[in-house]
Amino acid sequence: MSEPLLSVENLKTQFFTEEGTVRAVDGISFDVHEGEIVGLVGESGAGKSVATSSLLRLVESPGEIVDGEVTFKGRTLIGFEEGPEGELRPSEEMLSNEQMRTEIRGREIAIIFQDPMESLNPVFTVGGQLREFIEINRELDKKAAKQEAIDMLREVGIPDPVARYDEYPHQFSGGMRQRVLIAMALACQPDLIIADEPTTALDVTVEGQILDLVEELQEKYGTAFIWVTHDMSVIAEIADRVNVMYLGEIIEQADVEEIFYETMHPYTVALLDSMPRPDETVDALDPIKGVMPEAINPPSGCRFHSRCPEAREVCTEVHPEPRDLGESAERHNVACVKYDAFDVGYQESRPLQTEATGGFSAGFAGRQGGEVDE
Ligand SMILES: Nc1ncnc2c1ncn2[C@@H]1O[C@H](COP(=O)(O)OP(=O)(O)OP(=O)(O)O)[C@@H](O)[C@H]1O
Ligand code: NI
Repeated sequence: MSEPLLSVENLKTQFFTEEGTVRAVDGISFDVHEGEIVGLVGESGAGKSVATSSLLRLVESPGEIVDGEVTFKGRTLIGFEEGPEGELRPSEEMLSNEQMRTEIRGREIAIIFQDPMESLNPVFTVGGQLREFIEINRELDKKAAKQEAIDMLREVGIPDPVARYDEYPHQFSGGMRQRVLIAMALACQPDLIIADEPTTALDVTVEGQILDLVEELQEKYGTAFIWVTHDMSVIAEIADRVNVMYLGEIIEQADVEEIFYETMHPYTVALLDSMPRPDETVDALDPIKGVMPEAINPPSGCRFHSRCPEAREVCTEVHPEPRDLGESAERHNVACVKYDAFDVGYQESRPLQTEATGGFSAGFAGRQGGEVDE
């Protein structure tokens, strides 16, 4: 395969709080190839937003990117090297803050957030904001930028864009505002758009329309996307490759068909079981047992062990690094010691009583009624 557009290696971001160090993103690695839609999925608190804002170096104090390498089109967005005392310090190749602001963000990599009102100024017209953004970033004169803004509004499916150009953000519905943000993201023809749960607040029909639009635009412009969501059905609809995150780590990574048809990690299985499917009634839904532990003191061994229906004692001891266990040519990385390749004695290890097996809190009806298979 060709060189990836974006490559992320061992990225770590931590928050230094009074309660302790929050290991929000704890050594994640993944690639994004040109024109590909890469999903980042996981429950609330998994570290998805911190991961995406780290890519653009938008982490705010007390957060800090502490390790890792991120390259984009051959340029180093994040890089570390060893200093004289063996400490890690930003590498010389790393782009300056100024370069990130003027050359990367918005122009090469655009970001779309969940709440359009955070990105749109309520006191200016939608068209005016889009026009100004285009004027600044594409060095077009006012008239050409206005025409381009109207074309972009039409492109993202806003009816009667000439009239709506002069309206204010509050005059747009949630779905229409999200379309405006997509227009803004596309305005500089970036190679990559990062979308952090942009459709979560919308109702399902509108969400579906936005996802259709994104697919259309992706085909037309060849823009790559990183799509953040907690919703596996969104992943099914638009992603080409998928990264499943749990407590700061990517625990499974594969092509979208593999994730759904050759699911390997018990957490991914649980995520899929908790997702409504057209061929099942709502009664068949099986929410993931327990809550995700804190990222301050993550559980030893596999971080999912406390909620895993298949956990054994060895899972509390060995912390698995993801390995390619797939049958196909494409990588299928999994971090779970139940697979023989890890060879840490899972089969001989004693099954654990966990929240998922009903072994924790009294009166908690676990899916398997307290029984562990075998
Ligand atoms: N400013 C902060 N200070 C301390 N901890 C933080 C801060 N921002 C995020 N975190 C912690 O980092 C971890 C990851 O948070 P993040 O927002 O990335 O999760 P997420 O996967 O995006 O969740 P959601 O689906 O709810 O958006 C969480 O444990 C969160 O509490
Ligand atoms: Ni988030």
